[in-house]
Amino acid sequence: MTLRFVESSKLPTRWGVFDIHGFEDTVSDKEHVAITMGDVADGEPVLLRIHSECLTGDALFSVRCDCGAQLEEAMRRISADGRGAILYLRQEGRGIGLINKIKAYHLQDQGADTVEANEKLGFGADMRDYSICRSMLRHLNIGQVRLLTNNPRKVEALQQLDIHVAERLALQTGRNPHNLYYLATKAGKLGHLFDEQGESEGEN
Ligand SMILES: Nc1nc2c(ncn2[C@@H]2O[C@H](COP(=O)(O)OP(=O)(O)OP(=O)(O)O)[C@@H](O)[C@H]2O)c(=O)[nH]1
Ligand SMILES: [Zn+2]
Repeated sequence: MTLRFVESSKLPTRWGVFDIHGFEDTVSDKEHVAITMGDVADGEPVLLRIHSECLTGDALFSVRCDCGAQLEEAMRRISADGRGAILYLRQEGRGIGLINKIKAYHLQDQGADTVEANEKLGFGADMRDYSICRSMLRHLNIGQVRLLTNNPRKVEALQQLDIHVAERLALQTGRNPHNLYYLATKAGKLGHLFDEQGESEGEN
């Protein structure tokens, strides 16, 4: 196993007090975190978000994508339930890294869509690897999840890791004039499932 748990602490947030758990990947040298609220180790399915790092959306308030809004909504829903977890994976830019994502954005400024831009740079459309989720979930004693995602690939990836996905819950939020084309490409080329009814608050 390449993932090593290091330490946990309290993490007070705008949505209440979470616990944060730090992990080190000894092969890639990346640091990953999970945040949890409530008793996630009781064997019942856990409301779970697997969130891929997006510095621009999560920390710099970019509305070019929907990541920041999704992260906020996931924290809000976990807090409303009083129980849940977010695995925050350091796989920026769907696994190509921050600088390559900026290169991809530059190509998108010139007309490429999000998939074409990755391909022009010599990458696949989605280079993410979810295998570390197994170690993180095992450490947290989570075996069954209710997954907050619009991405069917995440459901398949977890099932392949022997994590039981009891339910998939849509996480549709953050649509705005700057990301309409991006979201349409995710639905058309990457298979994301967007509800015709549009965005909704709370459980779907
Ligand atoms: N390469 C690349 N990565 C992007 C782009 N826009 C967002 N990302 C990254 O995409 C990742 C988020 O993936 P998304 O495809 O938006 O959504 P998802 O996580 O697969 O699906 P959901 O669970 O429904 O949110 C983050 O790592 C972002 O940094 C882009 O235009 N190009
Ligand atoms: Zn993003």
